[in-house]
Amino acid sequence: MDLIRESYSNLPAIFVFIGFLLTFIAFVISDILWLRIFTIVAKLAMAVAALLPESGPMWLSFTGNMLLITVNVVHSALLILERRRSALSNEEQELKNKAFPSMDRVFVKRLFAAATWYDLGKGDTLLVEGERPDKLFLFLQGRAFVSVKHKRIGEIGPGQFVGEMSFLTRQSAGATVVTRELSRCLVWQRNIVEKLSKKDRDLEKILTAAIGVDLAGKIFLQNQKAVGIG
Ligand SMILES: Nc1ncnc2c1ncn2[C@@H]1O[C@@H]2COP(=O)(O)O[C@H]2[C@H]1O
Repeated sequence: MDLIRESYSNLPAIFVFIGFLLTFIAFVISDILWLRIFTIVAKLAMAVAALLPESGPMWLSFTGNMLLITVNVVHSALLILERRRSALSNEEQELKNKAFPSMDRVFVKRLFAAATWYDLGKGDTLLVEGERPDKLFLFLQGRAFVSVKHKRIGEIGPGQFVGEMSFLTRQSAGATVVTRELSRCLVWQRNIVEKLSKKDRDLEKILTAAIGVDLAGKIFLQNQKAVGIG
C-alpha cells in the first residue's frame, strides 16, 4: 500500500521530467512542425503533472499549459494545411534541391511564390557594375559571365544567385553579369523580397542562409583560381 502511495506521489515529478525532456527535444529539432508537435506532447505531460499533486490540482499551471497546447495545435493545423498546399512544380523542386536543399518546403514555396520565371537569351545583361540592381536572380539553367572592369573574373551556373552581394550590402553591383547561353532564372524584385523578409523572418533566414552557401562556393572557386587550380 505504502509502495503504491509512494509511486503515486512520484507521478507529478515523472510527468514534469517527461515534459522537460520533450521540450528539450522540441528545441533541438529544426523542423517547425515537429517542434510544435513535441511541444504539444511536452505541455500535455506538464498539464497532467499539474493535476496530480497530493495537495490538489495546480490550476494556474494547468491552464497555462492548456493555452500553450491550444496555440500550438492551431499553428500545427495551419502548417499541415500549408504543407499540403505547397507542392512544388518540377522546376521549383529542382531549384530547391540546388539552392535550398535542407530548407523547409513551405518557406521555399513562399519565397518562390514572390518571384517570376524569366527566360533569358544569350548576351543578356543582368547587372551592370556600379549600378544599383532592382532584381535578384537565381539560375535554374544556363550560365553567365561575371566581369569587373571588362575583365572576366567568374561564372554563374545553375543553383547560383546573381546580385546577392549588393542585395546583402545594399551597395551597387560589384560586377557586370551577362548571360553566356540561353538561361532560365527565378527573379525577385528587390523591393518585394525586402518587404517580405521584414514581414517574415523565417523567409529572411532561409534566403540569407542560401545566399551564404552560394557565396562560400564562389569564394572557394575564386581561391582555387587565385592559386591556378580553377
Ligand atoms: N567572383 C565571382 N564569382 C561569381 N559571381 C560573382 C563573383 N563576383 C561577383 N559575382 C556576382 O556578380 C554580381 C554583381 O552584382 P552583386 O555585387 O550584387 O552580386 C554579384 C554576384 O552575384
